[in-house]
Amino acid sequence: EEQEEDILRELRLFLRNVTERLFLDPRFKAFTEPVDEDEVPAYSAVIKRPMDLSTLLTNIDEHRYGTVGDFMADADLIWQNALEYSPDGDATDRNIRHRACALKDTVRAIIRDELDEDFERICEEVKESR
Ligand SMILES: O=C(C1CCC1)N1C[C@@H]2C[C@H]3C[C@@H](O)[C@@H](O)[C@]2(C1)O3
Repeated sequence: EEQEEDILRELRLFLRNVTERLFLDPRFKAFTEPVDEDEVPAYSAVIKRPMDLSTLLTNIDEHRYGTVGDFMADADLIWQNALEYSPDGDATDRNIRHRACALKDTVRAIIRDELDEDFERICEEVKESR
């Protein structure tokens, strides 16, 4: 239905806007591309569901998110994976965890401030109807 496609188009525009703002934030530079397998060969043995900001954008463009909640599940993987893979007390790991926590809090603050809960409810109803 046309109205449903209008809702999904508005969802993609909102999710792209959020993701692009994260992409531009210097604190989150390490999260912009997938962790390089060649640089970190052990990574895929530890992290089963890698995620990064560029992959979020590709997923949006491929219509993979029907609700903001579906998007949030993938966005959460980015900081969850970082906390899991870099748990140590050394400066490098602590720095990554600070940025992972900043990413978590920033995404949640944007969603709380800018997502209309009625809009998300309509997205969920469109998703259930399919
Ligand atoms: O988790 C990540 C990225 C940072 C947030 C995503 N990496 C895993 C490696 C561990 C740590 C130090 C370097 O070995 C560097 O290659 C990585 C990249 O950071």
